Amino acid sequence: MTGPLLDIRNLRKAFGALHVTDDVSFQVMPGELHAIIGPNGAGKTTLIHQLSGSLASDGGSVHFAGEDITRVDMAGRVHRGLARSFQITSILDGFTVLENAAMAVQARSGSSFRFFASAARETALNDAAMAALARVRLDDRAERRAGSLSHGEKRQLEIAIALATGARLLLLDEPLAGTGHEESAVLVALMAELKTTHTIVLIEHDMDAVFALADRVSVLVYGRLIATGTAEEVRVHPEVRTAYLGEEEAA
Ligand SMILES: Nc1ncnc2c1ncn2[C@@H]1O[C@H](COP(=O)(O)OP(=O)(O)OP(=O)(O)O)[C@@H](O)[C@H]1O
Repeated sequence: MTGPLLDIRNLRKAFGALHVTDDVSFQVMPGELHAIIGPNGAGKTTLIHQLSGSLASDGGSVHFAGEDITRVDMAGRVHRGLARSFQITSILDGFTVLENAAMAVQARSGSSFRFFASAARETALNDAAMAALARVRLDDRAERRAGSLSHGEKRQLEIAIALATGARLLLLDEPLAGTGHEESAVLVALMAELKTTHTIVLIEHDMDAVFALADRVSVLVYGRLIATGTAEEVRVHPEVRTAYLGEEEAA
């Protein structure tokens, strides 16, 4: 595939008079890690909701792998290979780490395991779930209750759940939020490794992580994309420096 994997054109969303997504257009190429940064309230989370399909847009279009998915719901987008890392709140604490991942595999496969006898079905589900856990280095925690994981491990499990849905493109919404220094180093290394096989849209406040990981960065301010470019291009962009990084840094 030579075109963009994700093609966002003139996307809009308003809450009353507030234009939270204001004519946003950008493309994510296959294999790219595209970060979206912006100050608090810039509209990053709203944009991720629009991309994942959990929030309908007022206008514009979203194409995935060449297909117009603007009106496809969240389940349909997951089925096509576009998944948001599920929030910690959606992790089922009372179930094991493996069971949490296996449920995501089952959601992806729908009825495709129905021809297996139940024991074989369980093995197939668990093998796929274990592969996702190994990618995020949680395979040694598989039998632990999800509720007993540390905060950083729960963020790893969120990513495993998105992987277990069979996603080609991962939407990661602030994976480093609330993590300590060591946890965040583990997650950054994990994302660097995931980049080799997956296209990623990353929303993140940690600029060191963004500049280390991103192939390109888009900067959102008051719902408008004011710049898209490499980390270096964005870092020296005059409008970005004043609007986002702060006057003192621009001086
Ligand atoms: N459902 C809603 N109804 C009304 N206003 C909303 C709604 N959701 C978000 N907003 C407003 O839209 C703006 C953008 O919010 P959003 O959460 O998308 O920003 P953000 O860039 O993700 O912020 P942060 O970095 O703080 O998470 C904010 O002013 C917010 O108050």
